[in-house]
Amino acid sequence: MNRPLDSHPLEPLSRLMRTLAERAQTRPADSYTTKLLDGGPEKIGKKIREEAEELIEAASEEGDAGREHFVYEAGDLVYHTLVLLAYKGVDLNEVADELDRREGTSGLVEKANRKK
Ligand SMILES: N=c1c2ncn([C@@H]3O[C@H](COP(=O)(O)OP(=O)(O)OP(=O)(O)O)[C@@H](O)[C@H]3O)c2ncn1[C@@H]1O[C@H](COP(=O)(O)O)[C@@H](O)[C@H]1O
Repeated sequence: MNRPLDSHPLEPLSRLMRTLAERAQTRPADSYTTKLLDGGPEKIGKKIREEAEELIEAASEEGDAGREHFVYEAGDLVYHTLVLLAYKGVDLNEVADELDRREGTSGLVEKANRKK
């Protein structure tokens, strides 16, 4: 890990989101992200499904190696999810705001209210 000790643990996520938003604007040819963005929600969504499957499979692996693989796959899923956000022009802050709005409301309570 090469993160400065005083940096916020989620800072790399913000930096990555900025990079992906920039890729969505400029679409450089030598970028994997550009290839995904050019394929639109269909291509990005296919990767998200694949990566979600791989993450779920990795969740049942045991030991340090299993844990390492699980974290690796979580990174893949987060990256591809952020690419879809970038495609939609949605910033991570907007998602954070939505989670903020939900804070303190149990999913059980939210579901019960939805059914009324
Ligand atoms: N965090 C990531 C990241 N995580 C995963 N990946 C890529 O996502 C792909 C994962 O898909 P797979 O494992 O299925 O690999 P694959 O079979 O080669 O993929 P496909 O050909 O099927 O799409 C791999 O090519 C990984 O390299 C990422 N590619 C880029 N980033 C970040 O995005 C930044 C911008 O990347 P570019 O836009 O490509 O310059 C980079 O500097 C990184 O910070």
